[in-house]
Amino acid sequence: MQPQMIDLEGPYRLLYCSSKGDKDGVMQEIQKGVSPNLADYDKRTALHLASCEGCTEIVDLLLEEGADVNSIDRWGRTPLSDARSLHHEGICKKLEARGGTDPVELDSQNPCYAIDRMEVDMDHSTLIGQGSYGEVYLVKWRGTAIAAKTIRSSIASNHRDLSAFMKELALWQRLRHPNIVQFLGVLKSSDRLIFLTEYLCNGSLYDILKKKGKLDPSTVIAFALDIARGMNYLHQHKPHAIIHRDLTPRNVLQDGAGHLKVTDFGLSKIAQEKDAYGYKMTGGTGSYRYMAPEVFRRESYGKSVDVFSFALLVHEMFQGGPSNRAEAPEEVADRRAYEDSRPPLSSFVYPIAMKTLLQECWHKNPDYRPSFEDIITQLELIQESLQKEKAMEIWRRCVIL
Ligand SMILES: Nc1ncnc2c1ncn2[C@@H]1O[C@H](COP(=O)(O)OP(=O)(O)OP(=O)(O)O)[C@@H](O)[C@H]1O
Repeated sequence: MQPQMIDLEGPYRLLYCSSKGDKDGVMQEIQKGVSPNLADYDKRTALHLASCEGCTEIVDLLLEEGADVNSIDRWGRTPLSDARSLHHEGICKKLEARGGTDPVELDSQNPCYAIDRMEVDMDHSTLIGQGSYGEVYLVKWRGTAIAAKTIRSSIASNHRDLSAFMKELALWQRLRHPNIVQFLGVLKSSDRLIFLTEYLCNGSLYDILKKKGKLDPSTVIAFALDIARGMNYLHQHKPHAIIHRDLTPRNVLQDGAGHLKVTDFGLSKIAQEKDAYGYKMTGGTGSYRYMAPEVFRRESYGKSVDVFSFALLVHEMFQGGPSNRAEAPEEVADRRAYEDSRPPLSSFVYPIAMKTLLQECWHKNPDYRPSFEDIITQLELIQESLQKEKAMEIWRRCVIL
């Protein structure tokens, strides 16, 4: 089954006509009773689209019809942010006159910490990885090994992508937690966009599983606790929760002391907790193999999409890799979304309480999935009972000897 397409004959015609500057079409839809604040799955309203496309007449019409001048899309942008990025000065003035604000501009007034180019030895860098945004290098900054992430010029040269990216970095720079990779700053006066984070010398969870295969239960629980603590910090972020949206083994790194940290907030966005409808995003966002069913089906979603991905990560740690390896990731996501397919849980491998926890975490109803706070409590109990079992085993052996 394919994700649903938007029906241009339905109320979404308002959005289509607004983006095309079709005044008659917009009027017809509004007269039919379609709300001027109707939004698509990216929370983009007719006013966002008209402002973006420079359709002044449609902007006037929508404002007269009561469109919310400060509606926020899933990238945290208002219609004014769009009009500004595309230099539609006349529309900017109209939106400002109606009280329009631009959170992207406000954020850029609080820019990322800039690190002087001279302080970073990029000439003696070592390539350590390649992601969808660009290459990652090991470099020295003031004598300390750190990671330098370069951003592909196709992203860095696109005004809209760049400002969305800088917004993400500005958010990341405010985060501080032992299980979150520390953002250090952006490289000043660089011809490319490069940002710096702490360096984690043991690579990603993906690398660890590839090298070691399945992990023993006590290591899995310790790793799961690290990830859950980092994720709980993100989900409890104020004033808005941060949803990671792309929690995968590649986005979990291990430090020299053996602890795991969550990274790569390129896809995470601030969740509007008050929004009764939750967020909506395209099925193409995030990695299919770890994608929650509601995301694949392009439905509203919330923080629990990360809980679903977390369960699959924990399952992989027990198994030494993903289940359904031979199947294409998109097919796996499709079967999870439309046939409720889930990886098998053999009772020989999983402690009973762990099995129950995983089943809750990948529950088809997002409301039944536990919060990371609850997950931490459960994992601590499982860890305690595993430690007791181990101690009993040692004691038994001593008695026999
Ligand atoms: N801070 C870091 N310390 C050490 N290695 C890192 C660091 N950041 C990234 N890496 C390495 O570089 C690789 C690429 O990282 P990057 O975050 O760019 O992409 P990814 O997470 O693998 O994929 P995607 O961009 O699709 O999420 C990682 O898999 C990891 O091995």
